[in-house]
Amino acid sequence: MSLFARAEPALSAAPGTGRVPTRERMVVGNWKMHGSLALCREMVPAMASVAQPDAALVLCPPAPYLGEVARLAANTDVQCCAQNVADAHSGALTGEWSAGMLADLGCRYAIVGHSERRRHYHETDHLIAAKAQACLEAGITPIVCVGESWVHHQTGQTEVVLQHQLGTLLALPEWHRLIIAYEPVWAIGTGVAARPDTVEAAHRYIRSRFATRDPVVGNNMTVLYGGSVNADNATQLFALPDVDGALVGSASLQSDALMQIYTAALRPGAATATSGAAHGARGDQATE
Ligand SMILES: O=C(CO)COP(=O)(O)O
Repeated sequence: MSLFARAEPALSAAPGTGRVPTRERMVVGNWKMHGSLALCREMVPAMASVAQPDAALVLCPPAPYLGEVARLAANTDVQCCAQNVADAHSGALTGEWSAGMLADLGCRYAIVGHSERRRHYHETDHLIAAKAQACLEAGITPIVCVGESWVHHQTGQTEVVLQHQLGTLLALPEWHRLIIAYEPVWAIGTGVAARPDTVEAAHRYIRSRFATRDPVVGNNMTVLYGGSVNADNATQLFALPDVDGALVGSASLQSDALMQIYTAALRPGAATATSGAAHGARGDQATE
């Protein structure tokens, strides 16, 4: 391939292994484009002091800080995750980085298809699937974000949107190795999470889509919720039977809040899920 040619997307390679995934408790802190070297140096040791092998504690700093977070997290139970990744393994793609480079750093995960990338960088379902495939080929587990807009939510089209977003992913050779994060766009950054019954229904639907390919995978895959998760609502969300953990945005920038959310994930049966119209300012969202 010419040095200046675009590298081939990785969508077509690698047959599946047929392995059953292990359902994992996880709290993933997505810093988005926030933070600093100082925050990396404060956050990683703080999180390492509470992280345990039975629930993954994953930090997603901006790309320039991945090396520092990976270095600080080495030999701890804190894991490192990228917020984005290229759909190719190498090539003349200025400004991109590959899943293999993340693996080189010791990162275990990459977020793929966040709604902010779908919206601001026009990422399509096909590109997102190619990025996920590139991750899988490099030994990185993609955390693929799906979720509907407020309009789709209000008009009862959540499942239609999810079916569409999941369709390309289910065509991947190693579809069974994906982690899915359900992030309703309308709950992100609002300070008010989706109501527990809304979250549970979406997670159950996601599992059902995977179960059409293999019921065991549908049951054993890891499905995270994201959208205004905080120390006050985490226990309620984590008590839902089909929620395995959270993809946390703004609360992940404060070590105290992230520690409390992580601690809630360690006690999955501690709280009883409640739902109903009493919760949420819009009647669609969880109590803060
Ligand atoms: O987008 C999110 C995580 O990826 C959620 O962000 P907030 O927790 O700030 O709503």
